[in-house]
Amino acid sequence: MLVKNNYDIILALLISGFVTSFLTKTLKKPCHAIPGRLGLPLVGETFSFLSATNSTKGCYDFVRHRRQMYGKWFKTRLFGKVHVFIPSVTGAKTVLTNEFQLFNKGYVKSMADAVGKNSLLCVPVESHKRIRRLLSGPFSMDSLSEFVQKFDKMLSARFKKLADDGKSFVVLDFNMKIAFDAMCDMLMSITDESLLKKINKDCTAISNAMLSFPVMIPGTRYYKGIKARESLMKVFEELITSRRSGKETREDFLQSMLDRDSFPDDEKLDDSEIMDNMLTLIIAGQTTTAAAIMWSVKFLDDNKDVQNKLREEQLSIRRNKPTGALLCLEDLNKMSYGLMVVKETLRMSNVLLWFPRVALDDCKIEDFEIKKGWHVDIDATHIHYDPELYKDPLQFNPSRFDEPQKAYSYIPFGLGPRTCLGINMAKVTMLVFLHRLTSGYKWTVDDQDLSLEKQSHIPRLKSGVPITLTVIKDDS
Ligand code: HEM
Repeated sequence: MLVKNNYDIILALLISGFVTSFLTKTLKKPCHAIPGRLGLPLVGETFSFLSATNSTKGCYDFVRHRRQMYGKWFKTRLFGKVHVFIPSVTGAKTVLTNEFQLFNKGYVKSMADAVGKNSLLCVPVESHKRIRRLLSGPFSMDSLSEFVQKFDKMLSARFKKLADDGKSFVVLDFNMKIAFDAMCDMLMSITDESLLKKINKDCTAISNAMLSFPVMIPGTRYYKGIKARESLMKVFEELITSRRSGKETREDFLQSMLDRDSFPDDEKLDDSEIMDNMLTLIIAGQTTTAAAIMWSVKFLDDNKDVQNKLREEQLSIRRNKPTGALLCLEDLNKMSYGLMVVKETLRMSNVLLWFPRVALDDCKIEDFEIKKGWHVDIDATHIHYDPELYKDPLQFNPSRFDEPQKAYSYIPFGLGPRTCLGINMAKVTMLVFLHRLTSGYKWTVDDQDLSLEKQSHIPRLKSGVPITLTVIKDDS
C-alpha cells in the first residue's frame, strides 16, 4: 500500500537519478585519456625510440608505429618524461599561440652548456624578445641581398669545377660545406680555409653534445663538445677584440652587432650574447638547409615533369640576364614555381620532424588532458602528410601551393614567437641552388638507396644523394 502510494515519487526519483547520472557522465565528461604505453617510470619506451633512431627507417618510425597501435593521439615515456605527440592543426595552434605562457621549450642542460646560456634556444622569455629583435635585422629579406650575390658566386664557381671534373659528388656533403662557408662569411667574413675547417670541426662537436649526457668524462660526446666550445669562444673573442681595435672593418653580421656598442643596454647585445648566438645560427642553419637541399634534388630526380617545369622557369630568368651575371633578390621574386618547389620539398622532407615543448600548467588540448610537466611534441610531419589537408600527400606536387593553405597546416619553419629566424636565408639559399642546378645542368643520381642515415634526428638519406653533373647547352 505504502509502495503503491509512493509509486510516483519512486519513479520520479529513479528517473531523476538516471537523468542526473546521464548528465554527469556526458556534460561533465572527463577529458579523453590519451592512449599509449608509459612503461616503467624511468625507462618507458626509450629503448624502442633509440632502436628506431638507430635504424635506417629513422626515428619517426617510432611515432608511425605507435599511431598504428593507438590512433592519432598517443602518449609515451622517453628518457623519464611523458611525451604526447600532437597530430592536429588545432593542437599546433593551441601550443604555438600559447608559447611562453602555457608552453615553453624544455630546459636541457647539455643544450644550454653546448650552445651557451645566452643562446636564443635557451634564454627566458624577456631576453628572448630582445635578443630575437636585435638578431632579426640582418636576416630580413632586404638585408639578404648581399648574401644572395655572394652565395651565388661561391656556388657557381663550385658547380663549374665539379662539372669540369665530371666526377660524382655527394649533394649533402657539398651543401654542408657550402652552407657553412656562406654562413661564416655572412656572420664574420671568415673565408680562410684552415680557420673554416677548425670552426666547422668545433661546431660539429658542439652540435653532437647538445643532446648528450652532461658528465665531464674525457672521451664522451659532452666532454668533447664542451672543450670544442671553449676553443671556439676563444676564436670569437679574438675576432671581436680585433674588430674593436679598429684593425679591420667589415660589413657583416658581427660588425652590425658591434656598431651598437654605444647604444642603451636594451638596444644591444653583450659579447657573450653575440658569441652564443653566432654559434646558434651556424648550428641551426647548416644541417637543416643542407638536408632540405639534398631532398629537393632527390624529389626533382624522382619527378621529371616537375624538374622540367622548374628548368623552364629558371632558364627564362637566366636568358633575361647578361651572360655570367649574378642573381639578385628581384630575380628570386620571379621564381614563383621555384618557390613552390621549395615549399613542397619542405612539406615532404620535414627536416624538423616535430617541435618539442613542455606544458607549464595542467591544460586541455582539443578534448585531451595534458598535465603540467608533460612534453608535447607538435608533430609537423603528421600534419604535413594529413590527406584531409593535402590531397595525395605522398605525391611531390609543388602546384598544390597555387591554393592558399589552411592556417597552422604548413609549419616547416614553426610558427609564433619561435618561428625560424633563418626562414628567409633558408629560402633564398634553396632558390639560388635550384636556379644554378636546373638552369645550368642535368644530373644523374648515382645511388638510389632509400635508407635513412642512422642516429640522425634530421631525416637524411644515408647515401647523401651522390650525383654527376652534365652542362646544359642552352642555345635559345
Ligand atoms: C630549410 C632550412 C631550415 C628549416 C627547415 C628550419 C626550421 C626551423 C624550425 C621548425 C624552427 C622552430 C623550432 C621550434 O619551434 O621548436 C627553427 C628555429 C630556428 N631556426 Fe631554423 N630552419 C632552417 C634554417 C635556418 C637557418 C638558415 C638559420 C640561421 C640563419 C636558422 C636559425 C634558427 C634559429 C636561430 C631558430 C630558433 C628561433 C627561436 O627560438 O626564436 N634556421 N628553424
